[in-house]
Amino acid sequence: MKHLGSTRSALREAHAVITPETFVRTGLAEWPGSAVILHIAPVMGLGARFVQFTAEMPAQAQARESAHGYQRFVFVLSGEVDVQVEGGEARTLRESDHVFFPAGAAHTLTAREAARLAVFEKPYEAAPGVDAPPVCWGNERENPGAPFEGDEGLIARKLLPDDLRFDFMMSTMSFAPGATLPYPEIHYMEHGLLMLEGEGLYKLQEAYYPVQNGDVIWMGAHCPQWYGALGKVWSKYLLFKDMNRHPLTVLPGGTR
Ligand SMILES: NC(=O)N[C@H](N)C(=O)O
Repeated sequence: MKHLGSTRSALREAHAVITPETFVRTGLAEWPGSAVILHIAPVMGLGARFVQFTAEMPAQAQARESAHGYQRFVFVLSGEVDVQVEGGEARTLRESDHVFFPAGAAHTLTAREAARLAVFEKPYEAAPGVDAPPVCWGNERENPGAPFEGDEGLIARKLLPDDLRFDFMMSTMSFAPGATLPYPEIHYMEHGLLMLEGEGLYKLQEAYYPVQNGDVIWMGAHCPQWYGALGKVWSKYLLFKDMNRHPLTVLPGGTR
């Protein structure tokens, strides 16, 4: 029997849950030959101020920086990618490696073999007296992280330096079976989330959603949010959060 259009995906005024059965592949000029699944973007009309997509690169495909010079964070989900920063470092990235390119940093990404990348882009918001951030490299699995608010069953790993040069943070949150966020959070920062491992229950505004590996969530400013891990194994998600800039510079509709 057909699925009769049923899906776990849901779009509400302050959040969106986007699950793999609804993913549609498209192209982007900066990613010739790759399939792009654009999960979160201002065109959703819900107030998102960044872009989150999955890039599926066949072997040898090449991508370049965004035409508008947006900051870009890349996390390797699978495969191998050669990264060349123009006039800077070259490295090969594998699963769980990540790289941050500051606004305007010209670079190429070349797939050594078929690769899947989680990509986040945002216009940089400069702040008076604050230096621009540098290119940053890392590996999530080598990052020891720290218990979140003292809970040994909830490990937060910051994937970028935690300082004012950055106008967003990327992190992973790992939950032992049964672990939960300590309280329902409400904050002015928004989130883009990709479930990397396991399963759990996300509460967003008044609704509860079962979520699992591969699901994407957008949480708008002030969206009430809480998560509990349900499966028998640890669950983990990758999380974007805008940071360190005055909220009055964030205008409705995504302009600053
Ligand atoms: N939904 C979340 O996991 N939020 C994080 N705890 C955070 O904003 O820090």
